[in-house]
Amino acid sequence: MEKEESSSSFSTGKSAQEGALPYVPDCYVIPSSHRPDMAPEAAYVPIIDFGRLNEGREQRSMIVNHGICQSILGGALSTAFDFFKLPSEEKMKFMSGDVHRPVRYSTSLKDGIDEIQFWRVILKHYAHPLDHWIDFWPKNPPNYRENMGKYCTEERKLALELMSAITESLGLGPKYVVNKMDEGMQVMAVNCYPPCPQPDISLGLPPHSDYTCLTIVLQSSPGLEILDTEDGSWKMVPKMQSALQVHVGDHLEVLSNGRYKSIVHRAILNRGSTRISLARLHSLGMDEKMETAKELVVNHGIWQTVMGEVLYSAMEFFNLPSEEKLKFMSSDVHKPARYGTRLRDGADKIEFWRVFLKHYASPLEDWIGSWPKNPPKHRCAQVPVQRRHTIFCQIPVSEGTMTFPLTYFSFYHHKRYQTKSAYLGWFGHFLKSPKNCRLAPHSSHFCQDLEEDASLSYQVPNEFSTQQSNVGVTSQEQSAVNTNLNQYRTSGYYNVPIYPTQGGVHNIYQPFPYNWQQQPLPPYALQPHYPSHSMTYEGSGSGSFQHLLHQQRNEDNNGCD
Ligand SMILES: O=C(O)CCC(=O)C(=O)O
Ligand SMILES: [Fe+2]
Repeated sequence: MEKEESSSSFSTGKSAQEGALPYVPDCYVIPSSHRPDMAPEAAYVPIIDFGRLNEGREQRSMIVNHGICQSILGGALSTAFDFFKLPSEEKMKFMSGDVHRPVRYSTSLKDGIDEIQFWRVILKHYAHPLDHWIDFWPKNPPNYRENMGKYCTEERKLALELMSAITESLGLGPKYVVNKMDEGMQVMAVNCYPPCPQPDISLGLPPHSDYTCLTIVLQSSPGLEILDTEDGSWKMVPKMQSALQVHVGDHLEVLSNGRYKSIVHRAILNRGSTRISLARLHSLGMDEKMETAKELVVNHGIWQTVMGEVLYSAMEFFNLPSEEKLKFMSSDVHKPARYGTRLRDGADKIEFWRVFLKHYASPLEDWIGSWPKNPPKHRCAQVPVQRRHTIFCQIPVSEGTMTFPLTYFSFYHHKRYQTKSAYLGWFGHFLKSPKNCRLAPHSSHFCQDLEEDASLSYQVPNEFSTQQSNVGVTSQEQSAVNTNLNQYRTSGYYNVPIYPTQGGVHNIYQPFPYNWQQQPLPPYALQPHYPSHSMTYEGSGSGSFQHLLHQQRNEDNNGCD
């Protein structure tokens, strides 16, 4: 069949979007449950009047009155259009799969190895300090450097002012991170989405959140969608004349201890015209580590000794002889106390380096009788913790260490899922692993929608955060991971943001490539899972999102046969 192209048939320079193919090849086709709605609802996007900057805590917003004149905005967009109109040879001069290259032209997210391709062409370049990088930028079109340079200069001022106002709104003062950001490295992503013959079955950019403090987007026409976390639907960001779109990225979420949430977004396509977006990614320097502001970590009110007891008793449990632990082994997720190693016993294709004990925990009186009696401390150590209804999350993992994480996920009156108050105590026991074994992407979605004081939902026991020397990754390491594992943050179709919220450091950096099952990745401590499947996480197979995807594809195929 002439349409059976694999993703490798479409390397940069020969991609379907560059060649304006009149149909969408199979390898661009998104599984049906993830296809865009061609008439999406408009997103509610708060507008920041930069003249009257207030302390809004919005995840995404538009800025007006930002002081960048229309001619600078228009100039940057038009020079970007002109760049993509250049003959292939000219653009291909910048083609590279090396993310360290100061200027890079490419099409797929991970050149040549994506299972699904996206209908986008991209020119990415470093943009700060401008005088350091501008000479690497394209000379053609002749006004590229000047026009893009002007935009970058003005837009950067705006980003810093905005960040200043944000940290001020958090009570951290205006200079809290801008000094570091001033030395940070900023990337400009010039995205081009050519007209697509079947925009209903393909995407320009898969769902992702940005690994930034802020991303500022200038779009030539609508096409940017954001995930509405209330109802799980995608909403279209309206295009407002001269407005810039601001996204909170993962780094700001971490800095603010979850008070600002990074936004999941994607780019959809249209049949009629090329769409350009300029996305400027602002963050810290390459060797900086983003940490949660200590001022924003609320004291969780549980004594360190109590916490110590809890962890210690958990550790003792895992040290018990096998027979003792195996009493709790079960693949029945409804069992009130369960010991296991796999996410879905018997069904996982990839094993993860973890054993766990999970048990229901609230109302305590109902469940405590089903918990292990051994070690004897286990039951009583937890009581004060459970009584506080406190959520905290301690996630380890570093090479050659043995660590004892403890996570309480709260389902307390979770609105979306109509659950009754229920707590789940989770003692993951991460064994010494032969390779560096980090937590795979996941989100602590259970922390949302609490009736409790929302500020509790991101509490982290300070006393453990010091143990996390190897948790959190500097931009330098991040960038190395990028290279080795092909731009993980935007690499996978199911590239979900994670909100680990633990002891001050950002621990999100693990790749989650679309075709991760085929890749020689380091072992994950936890298998990736997707927020919207949170309640079925241990049940009905949602632990493996990839599995769902394959299932979906099989269903799709069956439908066709
Ligand atoms: O094209 C868009 O509007 C979104 C671009 C984007 O999300 C990105 O470059 O990270
Ligand atoms: Fe983005």
